[in-house]
Amino acid sequence: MKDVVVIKCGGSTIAELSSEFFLSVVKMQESGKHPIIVHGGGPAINHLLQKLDIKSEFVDGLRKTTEDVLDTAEMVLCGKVNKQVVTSIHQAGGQAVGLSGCDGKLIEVKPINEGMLGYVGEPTKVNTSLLSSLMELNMIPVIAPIGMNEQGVHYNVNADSAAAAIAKELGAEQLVFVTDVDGILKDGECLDKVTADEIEEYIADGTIYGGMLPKVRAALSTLTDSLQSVMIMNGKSTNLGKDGSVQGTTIIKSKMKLYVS
Ligand SMILES: Nc1ncnc2c1ncn2[C@@H]1O[C@H](COP(=O)(O)OP(=O)(O)O)[C@@H](O)[C@H]1O
Ligand SMILES: CC(=O)N[C@@H](CCC(=O)OP(=O)(O)O)C(=O)O
Repeated sequence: MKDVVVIKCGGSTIAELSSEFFLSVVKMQESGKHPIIVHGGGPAINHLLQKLDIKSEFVDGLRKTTEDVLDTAEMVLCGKVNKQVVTSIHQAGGQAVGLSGCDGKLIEVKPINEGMLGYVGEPTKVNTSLLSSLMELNMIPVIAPIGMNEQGVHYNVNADSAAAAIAKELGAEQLVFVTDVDGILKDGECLDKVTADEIEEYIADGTIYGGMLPKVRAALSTLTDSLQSVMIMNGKSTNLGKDGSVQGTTIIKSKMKLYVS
């Protein structure tokens, strides 16, 4: 779908996002685009897990999810964080509807590796007609990354992979990851453009690790002819919506392809 812009707001930066950021999302919609927000909430989940004395650990940027961890993640993501983002859009003058991947079977999932990760799912199907209907009503969908399988079992989904699946299935024009760093950093410098091959190299040599891993993997999985680049940018310095001149790292398939097309 043309004009769809999927904006993934990372839990690392969500509490810091300014009213100008949400205003820029509303302005983007007023200019004829269709923004969709997918949010994370890793630090807020960590905070509640700690309070409840529930242990959790990450494997390659994904949280091992037991039943207790899933309950906690679902409460934080679908309850607190989702409604905070919805409220911020309303305060900026827009209309938002908060959903989890379970509502309207928005994100169907399958387990990634139940033995190793527990209740962690990867998206297999997105209810794009639900999103299209909301966008036709001028609503901004705000999506929490909890998905469901065909049997109705809930799974914790990394928000980067949820955003990528939504962007891909909708044929979005743009996918932006808003996070707590300026982009992909190498030796302290923010890289302007990075190709798929370079990403593999940076994963192998340890330049890219932890929370950046699901982001780059999700970005690479969405690159198609209609979505030729994915942006990673800092939530603190965002100028989203201002003539498209955002700063950060642009992920592309290969340099050749960009010059040819
Ligand atoms: N090469 C890299 N460049 C920038 N950040 C990186 C890199 N490799 C790993 N990271 C880590 O990834 C983090 C962003 O991922 P994450 O904490 O999951 O954020 P979010 O909640 O926004 O998804 C950064 O704060 C940084 O610690
Ligand atoms: C499976 C998995 O890792 N799920 C994530 C979901 C939230 C998320 O992705 O939040 P960020 O944007 O802050 O990373 C988690 O439990 O932390």
